[in-house]
Amino acid sequence: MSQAFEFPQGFLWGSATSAYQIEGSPLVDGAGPSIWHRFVRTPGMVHDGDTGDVACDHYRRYKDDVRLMRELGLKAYRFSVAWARILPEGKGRVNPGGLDFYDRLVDTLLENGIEPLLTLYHWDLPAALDDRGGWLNPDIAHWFAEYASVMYRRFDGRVKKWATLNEPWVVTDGGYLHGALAPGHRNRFEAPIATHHLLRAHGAAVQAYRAEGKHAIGLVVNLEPKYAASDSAEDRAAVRRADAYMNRQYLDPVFFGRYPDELEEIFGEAWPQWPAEDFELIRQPIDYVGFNYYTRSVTRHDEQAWPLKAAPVKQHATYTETGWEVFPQGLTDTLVWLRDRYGNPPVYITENGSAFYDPPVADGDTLDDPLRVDYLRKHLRAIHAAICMGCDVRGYMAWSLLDNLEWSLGFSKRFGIVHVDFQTQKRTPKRSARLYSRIVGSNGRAL
Ligand SMILES: OC[C@@H]1[C@@H](O)[C@H](O)[C@@H](O)c2nc(CNc3ccccc3)cn21
Repeated sequence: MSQAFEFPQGFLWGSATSAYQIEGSPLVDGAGPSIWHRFVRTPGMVHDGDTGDVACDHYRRYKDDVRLMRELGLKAYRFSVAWARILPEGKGRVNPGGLDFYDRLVDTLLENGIEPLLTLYHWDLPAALDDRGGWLNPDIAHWFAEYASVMYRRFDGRVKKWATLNEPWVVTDGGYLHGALAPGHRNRFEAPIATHHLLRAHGAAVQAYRAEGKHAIGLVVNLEPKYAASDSAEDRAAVRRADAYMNRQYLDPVFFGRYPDELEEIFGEAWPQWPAEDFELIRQPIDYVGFNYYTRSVTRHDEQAWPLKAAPVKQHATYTETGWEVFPQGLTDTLVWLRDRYGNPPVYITENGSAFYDPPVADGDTLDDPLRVDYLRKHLRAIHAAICMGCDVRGYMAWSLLDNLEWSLGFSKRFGIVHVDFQTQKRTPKRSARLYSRIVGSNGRAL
């Protein structure tokens, strides 16, 4: 093993999942339905009519899955809580059965020496709140803070790293602008409203944490660096719009208390003006940035591309099954960008991974996934390069521990370092899991 890629002492190595994608049992023990429980039943919205009714059956198999993490030597586990298990109507009545499940999960993680990183919201809004307007209703900031406070009181201390939202950009772009994700709206006037209410809810939950919690809380964002397809003024302007829309739309309000100017240019009449006090709520200081990295975009001007007037340009490169270019340099570049734009905040890579076709499980105990092995190795080396450039990266959560429900793509795309046979629920570590285990055990020296 070489010292070349040794990570800082205490670097936190783990894996990540989300509730709706792995748990199954969506309505047991008093849980209420989420918008995804509804969305998967909308004909044509999810590949093959796949649902999260069973998924990885993690709700029942969580002890085995924690044992698997321990056998791989993982130090941390990022998971999300299904809001509707805790508050079946989204607000008001607390469901003891929901709290008890996450008690069992957190305690089992701690008993196995694995640190829990808890995400309060990973897209599965209680359906009862969607019936009241969901992220379009300004009251959702209070509803979210109420839910967060229930969780802080029960888990803070055992949970020392909290995240409010997973990827508000995807919630808005997928759920309210393009309609590919729950709740499936397609409305350019709704998107900026959902964005603003997500940010207010984030701020309200951080404010509640400062009153009740004693550890760390952050926001998880997906960041995708944009590179101009040419040096033309048009393409460079398209990059500025795309970068503002995906990368600065959420972090600028949190760090600077204002939206990027390009957003009004993009949304025009659909861009509201918001009161100054909202930004005081949104810009509550956070303890870290959760950064989900998958790919980059080479971007050109495209007059027809609504609403950004920007479009990606395909590269001569390796692409994953989800159509994302494999570009590890983009991870280094974005970490340096975070360092320089936002004052080098502590960063956890809260998701990074790849979906490639996995050959059928071979006999024996390991499935070969050479493309995912290559992706993992190159992206960890990219993080190491950023750390050597002074970026304050504190940990890495591989997406994902298990093959799981890839939202509208159903079970057709496999991101797991552990293969799941969805007929038998058998787990089989892939070669990427074996490599990751060696990397974790050597703090990077096995890279
Ligand atoms: O697609 C893989 C994962 C997904 O399973 C996670 O639940 C979610 O947090 C997640 N976010 C991204 C990156 N962002 C993104 C960009 C465009 C469309 C959908 C997601 C990838 N992933």
